[in-house]
Amino acid sequence: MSFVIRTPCSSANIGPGFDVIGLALSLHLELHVTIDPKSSSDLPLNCQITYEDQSKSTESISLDPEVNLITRVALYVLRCHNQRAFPAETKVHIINPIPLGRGLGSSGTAVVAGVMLGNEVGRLGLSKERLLDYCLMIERHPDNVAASLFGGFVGTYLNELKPEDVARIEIPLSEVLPAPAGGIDTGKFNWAKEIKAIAIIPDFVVPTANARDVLPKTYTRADVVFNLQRAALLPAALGSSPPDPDMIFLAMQDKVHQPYRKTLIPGLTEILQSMTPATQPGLLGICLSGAGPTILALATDRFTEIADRIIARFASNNISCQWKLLEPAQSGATVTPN
Ligand SMILES: Nc1ncnc2c1ncn2[C@@H]1O[C@H](COP(=O)(O)OP(=O)(O)O)[C@@H](O)[C@H]1O
Ligand SMILES: N[C@@H](CCOP(=O)(O)O)C(=O)O
Repeated sequence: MSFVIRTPCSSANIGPGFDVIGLALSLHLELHVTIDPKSSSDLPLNCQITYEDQSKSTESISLDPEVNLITRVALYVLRCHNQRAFPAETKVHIINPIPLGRGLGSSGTAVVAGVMLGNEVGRLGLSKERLLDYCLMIERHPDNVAASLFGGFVGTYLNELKPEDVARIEIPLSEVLPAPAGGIDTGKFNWAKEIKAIAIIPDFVVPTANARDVLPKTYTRADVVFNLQRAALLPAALGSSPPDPDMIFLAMQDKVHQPYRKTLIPGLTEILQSMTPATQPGLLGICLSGAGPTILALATDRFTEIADRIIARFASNNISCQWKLLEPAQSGATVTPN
């Protein structure tokens, strides 16, 4: 048996939609999986991992199936269904073009690929809605994993769990969560075909955990209302064709996470304020991608010009960047026979 799992990366929040709104983007993690029980060797947990880095990341990824995030998640799903290891002679070749720790959802994408892998090799037949529950047991915020799993531009929610249920991560999910833990709203939001996403990716890592630690525990009513007003506008603004640049720019403003993350990302405030649709033709809006440090600029044209302006701002802080022109990935995670 041989198959490929393909999972798009994500940009979460898109400004005001902190932990709620996610967008799947056209940069895909691939797992090329073969299971050949006829060949025999002594693999740990029956699994051999190989890793091909296409992301220019410097961090090394563990090839131990108990440690590697993707196979660890797959094992978690399998063990929740009384399967202790992979089927004999499972080989997983990982091809990863998603930069690690940059705010393009590399870990959420790996978690989604891991639950898909567990579901396939264990022949579990779980629905994507149920797979999202497994993702949430690990990732704990739904915006990036829901985008990678379902694809497109999504609004997500998390049901309130009792603290004792949240703590029972080793217990089979069917016991912890008889009902789904979260989901996406009634469907995907529309995305206007003219809008492309420019990802400007600085050459340094901000672990998502660190970027969450700098956020306050409480907010003023004014800041919450500010974000709610814009988050309510955002789906309509980004779904309307032709796009209205002023409406999109306004709808992408945030007071809940970006102002606090400037301590981790030199020049962030200046970059977010450095241009508007009035001063940069083609630009629609600009935000931090996920927990950063990547900047996501939405635009209809003049992509190179927009990227160059943001790269120059980072350069003034001695930070170099790569950039990519991406599009929404509508399909989400897929499995195809190889
Ligand atoms: N393809 C992958 N295989 C294994 N581990 C991965 C993979 N992608 C990401 N990770 C793990 O996730 C970490 C990055 O997660 P995180 O800090 O949440 O940043 P990001 O914004 O990229 O999701 C990496 O340092 C690595 O440990
Ligand atoms: N809503 C989360 C999203 C984190 O996404 P990632 O792509 O950086 O892992 C947050 O903003 O913390």
